[in-house]
Amino acid sequence: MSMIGLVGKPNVGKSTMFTALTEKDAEIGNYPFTTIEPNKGVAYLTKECPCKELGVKCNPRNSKCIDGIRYIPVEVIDVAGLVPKAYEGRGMGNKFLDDLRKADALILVVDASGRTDKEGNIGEGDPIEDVKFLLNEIDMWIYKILTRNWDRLSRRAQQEKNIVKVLKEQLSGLNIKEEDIKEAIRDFDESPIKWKDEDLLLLAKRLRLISKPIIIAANKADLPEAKKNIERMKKEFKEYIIVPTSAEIELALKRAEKAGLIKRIFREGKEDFIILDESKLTNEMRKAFEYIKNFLEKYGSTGVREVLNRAYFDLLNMIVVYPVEDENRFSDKQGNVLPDAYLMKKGSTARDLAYKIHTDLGEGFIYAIDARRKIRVGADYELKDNDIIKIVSAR
Ligand SMILES: Nc1nc2c(ncn2[C@@H]2O[C@H](COP(=O)(O)OP(=O)(O)OP(=O)(O)O)[C@@H](O)[C@H]2O)c(=O)[nH]1
Repeated sequence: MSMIGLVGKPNVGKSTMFTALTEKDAEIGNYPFTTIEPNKGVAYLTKECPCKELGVKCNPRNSKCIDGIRYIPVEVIDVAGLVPKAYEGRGMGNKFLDDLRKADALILVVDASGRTDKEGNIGEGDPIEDVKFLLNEIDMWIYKILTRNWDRLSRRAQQEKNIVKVLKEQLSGLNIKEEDIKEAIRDFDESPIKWKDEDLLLLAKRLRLISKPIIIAANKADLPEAKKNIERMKKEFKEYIIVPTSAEIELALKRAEKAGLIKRIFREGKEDFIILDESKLTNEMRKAFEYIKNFLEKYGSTGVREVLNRAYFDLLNMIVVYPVEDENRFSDKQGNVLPDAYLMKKGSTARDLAYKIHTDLGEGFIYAIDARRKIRVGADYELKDNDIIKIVSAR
């Protein structure tokens, strides 16, 4: 399963965000994937399920469908202990680094209200500085991996005349492709022994951009100071996706729904809720719901579902594809309609899908059928978002 990491300095609402993302919805109920470690959990991407458009009733197996919305599980890891100089092993540094390594992408959580200082204490802070600090911390972590035994390594690369191979080995935990390493060192001196420290720092930064895509959650967006800070952040970090979030409101809504107090409504990217029984509310609750309504009117949603969805669909460029075995009934052999939702990288082909389902299917690939249009497509057919595909294989 794909994994996304939450990073942020203390007190920005990271734990609240983690709980809001991973606590089970009232309707999701028990799911085979439960918490593996205390800082890991399962969250759900949400996307319109093709069952609605096709007018069929689906029987999902690897995901869930509620009211025509597909809930696709992904793993979330709370990367704890990001304090200044974590890369040097300060705080929970090493555990942090190990968790970081596993994540395909990161949600960088900052306190957009600016009410927490550099070390995470209540006080005055600036979310712009926090983003810079967090990015630098990750760069330094990569720099540290990159430069381990650098003298020996650069000499070896020089002798073997193959710096790309040497770098790929050195960075193996980060899963960086050779062509990406080549691109990152395109304007560097041919002799790695001549690379200066600032070159290595620049390389670390470029490798971070390639291997750890980052989306920013501007959390505590419900606090009054957040608005102007979010505008400043959007100006400062134009190349990043910034999503205003209120983890606290998301968690409150989730729990209120679980308790049967409200019903949440999601429509065209906007969310709202209705109170099911006014008589059950205390005055305090009434006030809290008013605060929440106000926030939703301003921002459209709590941003928590959105930040996760955008991390996968916009940042990691994933699409969702539904493999089936019966192209007329859109089902597997047992008759389950639209049983599985697969996350695939945009640009993946029908053959890639076959391999993802099973190596045998990939190796014996003959052709595929686009089940919506009922036409044959070849191995190189580029999958589209929401495609329903039957693979025909010799094995
Ligand atoms: N107003 C507001 N407060 C929030 C929000 N999210 C979290 N908080 C509050 O911020 C404080 C810190 O939240 P945590 O989730 O514990 O923060 P953390 O980043 O996990 O902190 P550590 O556990 O120390 O790493 C708590 O009092 C939360 O209730 C939010 O979206 N809005």
